[in-house]
Amino acid sequence: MSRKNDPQDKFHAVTIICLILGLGTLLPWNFFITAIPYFQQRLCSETHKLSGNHSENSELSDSSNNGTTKCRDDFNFNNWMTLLAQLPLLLCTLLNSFIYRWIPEKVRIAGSMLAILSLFIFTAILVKVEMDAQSFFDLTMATIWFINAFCAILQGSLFGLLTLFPQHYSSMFLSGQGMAGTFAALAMLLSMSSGADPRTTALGYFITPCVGTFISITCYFLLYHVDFANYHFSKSNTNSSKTYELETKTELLHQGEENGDAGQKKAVLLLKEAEAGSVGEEKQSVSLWTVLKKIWVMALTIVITFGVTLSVFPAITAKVVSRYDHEGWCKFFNPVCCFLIFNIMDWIGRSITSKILWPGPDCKYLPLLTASRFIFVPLFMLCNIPERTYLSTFFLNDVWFIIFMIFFSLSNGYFVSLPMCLAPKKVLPHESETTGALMTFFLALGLSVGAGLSFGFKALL
Ligand SMILES: O=c1[nH]cnc2c1ncn2[C@@H]1O[C@H](CO)[C@@H](O)[C@H]1O
Repeated sequence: MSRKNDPQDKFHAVTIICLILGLGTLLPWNFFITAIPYFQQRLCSETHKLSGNHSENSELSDSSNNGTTKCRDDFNFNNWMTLLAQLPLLLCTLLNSFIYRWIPEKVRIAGSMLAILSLFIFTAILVKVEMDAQSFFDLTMATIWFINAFCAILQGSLFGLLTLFPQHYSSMFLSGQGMAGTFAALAMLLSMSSGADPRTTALGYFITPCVGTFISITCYFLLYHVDFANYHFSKSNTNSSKTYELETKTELLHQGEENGDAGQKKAVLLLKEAEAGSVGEEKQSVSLWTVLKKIWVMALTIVITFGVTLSVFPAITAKVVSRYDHEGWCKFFNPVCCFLIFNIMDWIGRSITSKILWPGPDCKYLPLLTASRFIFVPLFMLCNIPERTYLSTFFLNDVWFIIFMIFFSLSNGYFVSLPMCLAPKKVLPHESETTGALMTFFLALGLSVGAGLSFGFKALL
């Protein structure tokens, strides 16, 4: 809650920094998934060279279709990439909840950003280095693992830091995360339309996130020179003081006023709880279990939303091709209709929550509502995927894929942002940091569950 004498966010500097930091955290994931055609083409052509041209066994062909090469996906690249990006995210999010006590936040945040920058530079260099397919696959997977591990530390630490600011700043951070994918898709389209050879195109593409990560690092350090940010950092250091207690109480009562009669009763209860908790204690202790009981609906919602999304995106959706033969359209079909549309609509979905928070924090049916998105799984599996064994194509026309993608991504953005915004409303102010950490863990859990499921759905194709 802001008071009259609080410093103001001049020129929206902190808002812009939060947006850029959000964007910075998701550059690794988005730049790797959007570059799937580059990786696949490289794995195919390297295998091609090694196994001798036209070997029947590997069914390879360098002829380009849809910007991807027609060759058997022996490496199961999309699935492994999704899993090896999301597993370290889950593990390191957990790790971060322990190490945050011992490693200062500045070291964790700046250190992970520098590590991410170095790994992006390594990936850019790798574009120009020739090697056999297996080594390229192994090196790429190791890069994906480490870059996402650092990304998890960065994300967890930033989410923790953001809980010190009013809620608007967390929404901005989430919006920034949503923008990272659009940034990657646009970088891909720009480098593809440059007309350069595929390797130079890929090099230009991978240099973009190096610049993006560098800008994020600069923004993070700038944050400590903004009065508004410093005011909120210092406020958190006096959390246990009387000032905080008074503020908490006024905030709770204000919350009651805003929410009407029922809200007022709840506020009084919360106030009592807060008073009971603070008697004789220097710092109010927070029980994970108590917080979990209050936010489990939101936690389940985010697990289901990401579980459904990652089970098909990008592992299955990146395999959908256009039914038309037009060379230009085929080349740009997947970058535009899969990645660009997904990311723009995902971002719009996330942004809607800054205006509408429906259904509210007390709705118990939110997980069921988001589970209905499961319908998209068979819909995408029945789109035009040439490489399949059991199913046949039902939705051949490109328009079907575009329509499914619009609704799939819009609902993803909305149902990701909604529980993240509602969860802090269900807890006491001193529990909000724990809530942020728990929700980040469930977010990563959902992503890993989805990545695991993607292997099953790919096998059913
Ligand atoms: O680390 C992460 N944190 C938050 N969201 C993520 C992360 N990785 C992927 N996504 C989300 O997964 C969807 C598909 O790309 C997008 O909504 C993206 O923001």
